[in-house]
Amino acid sequence: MIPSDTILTTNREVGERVRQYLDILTKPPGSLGRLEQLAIELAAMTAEPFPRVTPPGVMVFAADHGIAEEGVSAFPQAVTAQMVANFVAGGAAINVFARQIDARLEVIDVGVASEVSGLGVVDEKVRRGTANFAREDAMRREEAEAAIAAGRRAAGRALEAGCRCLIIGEMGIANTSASSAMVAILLGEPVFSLVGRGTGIDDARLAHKQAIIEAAIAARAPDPEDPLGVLASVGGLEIAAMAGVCLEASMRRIPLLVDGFIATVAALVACRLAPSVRDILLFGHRSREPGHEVVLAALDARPLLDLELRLGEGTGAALAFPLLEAACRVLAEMATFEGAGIVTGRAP
Ligand SMILES: O=C(O)c1ccc[n+]([C@@H]2O[C@H](COP(=O)([O-])O)[C@@H](O)[C@H]2O)c1
Ligand SMILES: Cc1cc2nc[nH]c2cc1C
Repeated sequence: MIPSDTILTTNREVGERVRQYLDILTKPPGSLGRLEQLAIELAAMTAEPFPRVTPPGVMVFAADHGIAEEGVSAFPQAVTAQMVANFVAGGAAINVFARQIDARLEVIDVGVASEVSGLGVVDEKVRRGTANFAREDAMRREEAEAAIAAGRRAAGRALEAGCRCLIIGEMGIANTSASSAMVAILLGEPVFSLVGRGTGIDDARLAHKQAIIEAAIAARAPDPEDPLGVLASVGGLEIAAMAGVCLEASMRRIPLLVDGFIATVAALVACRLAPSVRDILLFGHRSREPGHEVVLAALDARPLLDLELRLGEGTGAALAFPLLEAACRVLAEMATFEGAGIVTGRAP
């Protein structure tokens, strides 16, 4: 077995070779800006001087949240299951963007409160929604572990189907409340700086949401140094599953494109469980949800797009995917100065 530090050294060397190669391609050095950094990162992640990210595999994890009964979302819990049906029918925004990038799309039920079985949904239901974390722990530790394992299996299926880049997304009414609570605990940030309007709540509901989350954190008080405990106490099943995808992608050294606020919280949990996960993560976009900025900063992450999205489902990551493909194609397809017969000497 090759020790992991050897693998990392090799990967850094590949990244360095790609950095030098980019400078002999027919463009002023550095002129493709962040796309060049992206090419270097993809090469280092995969240990491939000519990395490939197609086809991508989009995974949308769906689950419900007991905290929804506190009136913290603009939409009722039933919408989670209804949107799962929409994903399967192909009518949601993520279906449109997944088709646009020729992605393999899988919809996984890890904890929807009602029955959503039927053609097209992968049944990995751990339980029917979490408990209301304002009153009790959202789930047991073993349930959080089971959801992580479901995420790992989903990543495995995508990779066995030939996917070379993974995209994580989610659907779960009230999951911005669970995510905000997790960030407040894991990063020690005040709730008011994290809580946002989610699906679109008004000022009164926003104040109510903040008060509910603050009281719940005081009541649950999980250990901030115990990421699995935080997940079980105030988290969500889809968040756990997305953390599982991050862990599996890291083990297999596959680039993973993270979506918005909720997906980034899952990435944070995975990085707390295994810090080397950070090496394979790329961030698709900056969400409108205020907590996203805080988590991105904690992960030292600079997202690729800022389109003021706040949808979830993996949409922001799917929209950013063509930039990864462009970075790979620059390496594979651009001519070198020598090959194109271009004289590179500087003007006198
Ligand atoms: O990805 C994001 O940054 C994001 C920001 C706000 C809302 N969402 C989506 O909206 C739902 C959660 O919002 P809420 O108000 O029900 O907590 C859930 O299904 C998410 O996919 C997603
Ligand atoms: C309609 C709808 C679609 C969504 N997609 C992700 N979260 C969502 C929340 C709602 C309410």
